[in-house]
Amino acid sequence: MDGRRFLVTGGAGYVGSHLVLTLVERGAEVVVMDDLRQGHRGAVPPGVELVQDSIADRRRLAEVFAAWKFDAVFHFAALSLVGESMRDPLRYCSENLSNSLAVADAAVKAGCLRFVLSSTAALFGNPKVVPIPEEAELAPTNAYGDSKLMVEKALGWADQVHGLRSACLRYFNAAGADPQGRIGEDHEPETHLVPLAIGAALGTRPPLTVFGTDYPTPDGTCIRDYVHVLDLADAHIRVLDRLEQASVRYNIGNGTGYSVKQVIEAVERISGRPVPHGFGPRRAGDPAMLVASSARLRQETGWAPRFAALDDIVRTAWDWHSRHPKGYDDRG
Ligand SMILES: NC(=O)c1ccc[n+]([C@@H]2O[C@H](COP(=O)([O-])OP(=O)(O)OC[C@H]3O[C@@H](n4cnc5c(N)ncnc54)[C@H](O)[C@@H]3O)[C@@H](O)[C@H]2O)c1
Ligand SMILES: O=c1ccn([C@@H]2O[C@H](COP(=O)(O)OP(=O)(O)O[C@H]3O[C@H](CO)[C@@H](O)[C@H](O)[C@H]3O)[C@@H](O)[C@H]2O)c(=O)[nH]1
Repeated sequence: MDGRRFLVTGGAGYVGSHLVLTLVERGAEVVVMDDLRQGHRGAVPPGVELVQDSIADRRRLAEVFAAWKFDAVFHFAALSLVGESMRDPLRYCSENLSNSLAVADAAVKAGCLRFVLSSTAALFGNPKVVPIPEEAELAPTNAYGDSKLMVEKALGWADQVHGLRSACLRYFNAAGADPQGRIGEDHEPETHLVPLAIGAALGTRPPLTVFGTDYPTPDGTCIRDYVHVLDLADAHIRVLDRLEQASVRYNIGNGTGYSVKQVIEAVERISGRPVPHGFGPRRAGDPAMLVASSARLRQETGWAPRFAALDDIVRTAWDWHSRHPKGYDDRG
């Protein structure tokens, strides 16, 4: 990647920072634009320029695109919580759509015609076919998923009219951390299952509540496909070559589903500690089961996960959280 330069919006956040680290390790130059509402300065490697402003600021975006000539944009910055989106759907729809369009518009105006979107499994709602291929019906059960679907659709028009080639990467559940322990997952509030279960085991967080035990799954709890953040990062880099031919859409997961109870058991195995937990009602907007078919990504890009096993994913997360029980230093 030597000599190539990329803009990463949301690059101080959880998934974005793992891509930034990977890009830098492979010799690319990276500029991060992140207002740090969730991200951390400590997640951005030394030598990477951090523009600490909101992507909602179109003037600032234009300045950033004018100051550097980018080979592509990786767009992570978004509101991304299923539960929150069902309490504030209008904010999710408006902010995720308008901010993404602001980034895409600035890219088009600057002549940067390669765009990689952090999309989501939440596009598929309750799928009829599992594992879920790209052609599956798009029917989100929550406002967050629908906001990303709107962005995907708008990017289709931007390709047709402006030649903006986009890769919409539908991640399933991102989990894990850099195995060297340099960066990890640190949100406030934290809502994701793996860090909450680990926090409960460490005693740094309250006991976990399992949301719903009456889903149509073998043990009654929701099933998700957990994919390691570094495997996601690798997919981002691989799709760049595909973009030279056409816009693409890929589902990214390991193809294996684990229930909430199985994730709790994995954390107990890896940590050697119990995960204190109780049971509560379903969380609004949660589909019962999301498992990816990543066959197209594998065939077309040669992608293969390095951390396909749940225990391997959980181990990297456990290592980071047990060494950083308070998260990044900026948490005090
Ligand atoms: N974590 C997952 O399991 C998962 C799964 C599917 C898709 N995604 C998508 O991946 C992306 C990253 O998710 P994440 O889990 O790393 O979230 P995150 O909250 O850790 O990262 C998002 C980053 O964007 C920044 N940001 C948000 N709004 C901004 C704005 N207006 N201007 C500038 N910066 C802003 C935040 O400060 C944060 O650092 C999101 O688009 C999300 O929808 C995540
Ligand atoms: O305290 C908790 C937190 C979560 N869960 C359950 O654990 C599963 C995973 O939840 P979570 O870690 O919050 O992830 P999701 O809601 O599945 O959403 C993630 O994965 C989606 C793709 O599947 C992405 O689009 C989202 O951005 C990302 O937050 C779900 O069944 C939740 O109901 C609990 O039971 N208790």
